[in-house]
Amino acid sequence: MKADEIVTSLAEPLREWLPRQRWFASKNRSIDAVEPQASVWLEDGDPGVVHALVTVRQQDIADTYQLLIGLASEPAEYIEVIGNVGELAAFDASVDPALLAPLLDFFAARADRHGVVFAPEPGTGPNTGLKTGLRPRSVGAEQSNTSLIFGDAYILKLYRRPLPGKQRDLELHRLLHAAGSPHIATPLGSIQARDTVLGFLQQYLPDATEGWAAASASVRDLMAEGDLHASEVGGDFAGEARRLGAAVAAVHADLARVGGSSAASPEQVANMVASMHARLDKVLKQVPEIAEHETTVRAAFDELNATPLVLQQIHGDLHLGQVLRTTSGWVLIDFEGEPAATLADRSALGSPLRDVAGMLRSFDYAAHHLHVGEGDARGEHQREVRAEEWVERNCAAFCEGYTAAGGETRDLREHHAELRAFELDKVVYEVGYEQQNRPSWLPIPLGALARLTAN
Ligand SMILES: Nc1ncnc2c1ncn2[C@@H]1O[C@H](COP(=O)(O)OP(=O)(O)O)[C@@H](O)[C@H]1O
Ligand SMILES: O=P(O)(O)O[C@H]1O[C@H](CO)[C@@H](O[C@H]2O[C@H](CO)[C@@H](O)[C@H](O)[C@H]2O)[C@H](O)[C@H]1O
Repeated sequence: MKADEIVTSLAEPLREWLPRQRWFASKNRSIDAVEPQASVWLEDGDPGVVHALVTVRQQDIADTYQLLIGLASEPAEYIEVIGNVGELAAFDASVDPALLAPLLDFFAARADRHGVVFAPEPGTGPNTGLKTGLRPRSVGAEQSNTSLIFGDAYILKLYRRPLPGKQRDLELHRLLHAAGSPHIATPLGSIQARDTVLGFLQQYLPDATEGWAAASASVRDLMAEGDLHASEVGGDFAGEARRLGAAVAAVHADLARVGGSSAASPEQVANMVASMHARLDKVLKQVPEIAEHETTVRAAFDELNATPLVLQQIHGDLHLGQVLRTTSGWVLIDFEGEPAATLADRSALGSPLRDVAGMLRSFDYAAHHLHVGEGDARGEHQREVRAEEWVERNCAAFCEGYTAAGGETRDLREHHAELRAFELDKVVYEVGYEQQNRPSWLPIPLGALARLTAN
């Protein structure tokens, strides 16, 4: 059977299955149609794998999604079947990673599977040490994309909503690699179909801990003993927060050096402020209860018009889940930008303060997520006081580390109003994000919105 016919026959069951996937973007709108764009057999047989790009139509929007469809007459019992195609059951191949083992070998062979091209980065390949035959496993956590780890050597990210044109994640990794940055995982290859990047192969850092996990452990430690301050408990995170600030400053400096930086024109600032207002307009419709803060938030956005901003390449969606602590230091991952942003917004240069604000917001999340679901989402008084102390201590340490490593041009003490505007913009984004993806976590950004607008 042709790959296209398989995907066409799955169009109906996919309408029901897609919105239940973590990586599916517009869960609030119903799906009108799923149409195959291009489908190829990656591996023929039973079991086999079909690679598909499909157009998902939802009222006025149409997005392209990447699917890897496993097909087997006898799928393992734990596998959720999307639908049946003749004798074969169809399912998401990433839940049976062994099926995707050949993907790594395709890189080594520089394979072209009916237009899906596996391209090692220059200097990587069979003669330069790309290992083959490694067993893949899926990254456990639910993510915006689907990642496979091969042995303890490589991680392959498959972009679920690929867009034509330059892929920021790949491009910025290349830029930082060329700059010799120690704060990224080495880029090793990409999967492309025509002008669209579908996947990104990178060095896997087996000894790494996610910043989110490390920060959460520190908060948990603090909560265990309500009488002690953050500076007095063993799991104090401030040293790490300071080093993280220094690493982010170094990445910003490298991005500015190799990618350039310039003072924002009044028009550029006006556009940035306009997109903050537009985001607020959108989220106000989604979560009308934030209307009580609207005037204060809009005034904070407008303050940006009066401040000089420097624009350059930035991370674009920085939070503790996007940084890994290895034995040698902090590494930044996932330079895709905000998953909800348009391609134009993602590729626009930004203020490094946006990244700083993202990280400050993440310290707030790390301190408060442990209370979510306890009735009063802010937790009982003592824990709340401790959580706030933790946030203050770690935000201050992060900013000190950033300022000390960044030199005069990156002294955060001089940018209070701008940071507040970027933090508020991020909070507004988070309100929309949580309402759509994790409604039980909505109290976290709502609490922050109340606090940030109170002073
Ligand atoms: N180079 C790496 N080494 C080790 N783990 C990694 C690496 N890159 C990503 N990870 C792990 O995989 C997870 C998903 O990666 P990420 O790039 O954030 O994907 P997504 O775009 O789906 O959010 C990360 O949270 C991290 O735990
Ligand atoms: O990692 P992604 O690119 O998918 O980023 C999106 O999802 C994040 C959640 O996983 C979200 O981050 C928010 O939750 C984090 C804790 O899970 C917290 O540390 C961040 O501060 C908070 O913004 C991110 O905003 C979103 O773009």
